[in-house]
Amino acid sequence: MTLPTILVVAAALVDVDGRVLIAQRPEGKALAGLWEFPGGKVEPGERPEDALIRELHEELGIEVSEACLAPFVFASHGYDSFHLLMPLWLVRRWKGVVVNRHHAALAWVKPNRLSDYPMPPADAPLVAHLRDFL
Ligand SMILES: Nc1nc2c([nH]c(=O)n2[C@H]2C[C@H](O)[C@@H](COP(=O)(O)OP(=O)(O)OP(=O)(O)O)O2)c(=O)[nH]1
Ligand SMILES: [Mg+2]
Repeated sequence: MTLPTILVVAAALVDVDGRVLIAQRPEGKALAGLWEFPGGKVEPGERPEDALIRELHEELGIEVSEACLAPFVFASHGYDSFHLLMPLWLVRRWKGVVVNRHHAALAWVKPNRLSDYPMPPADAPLVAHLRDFL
């Protein structure tokens, strides 16, 4: 059976101390309670970078300029009902203060502690790359 490929854009915000922002998925959604990188689905006709800038504003209340999106790694993972393709950008600069507008919780986490937080299966390789790179 052929499953649709869904494009989801996500960001690893990195603060001046090298900690990474992760966010706990809200109750009532798929994968609720697991910790993810902020982001979301690209809408039809939307550029991926524009989608990420939009999601970071909707979810965290921050303004990010496209010049501050550094392409990093991607996840390609088969879920039961769709195939997830998720590029992850590194973001070290933004305007405004991060606030929780959407998630159950937010956490700033040292890369070597990310494995303490249960994440969706697609995210495991991304975490390993962050640990090595940051
Ligand atoms: N944002 C994000 N989504 C992830 C990660 N890992 C992972 O498997 N996903 C999956 C979970 C969902 O199936 C999909 C993202 O969908 P979503 O429902 O959060 O999308 P969205 O923010 O646009 O929210 P909505 O408008 O659909 O409510 O990607 C991750 O690290 N970050
Ligand atoms: Mg989202």
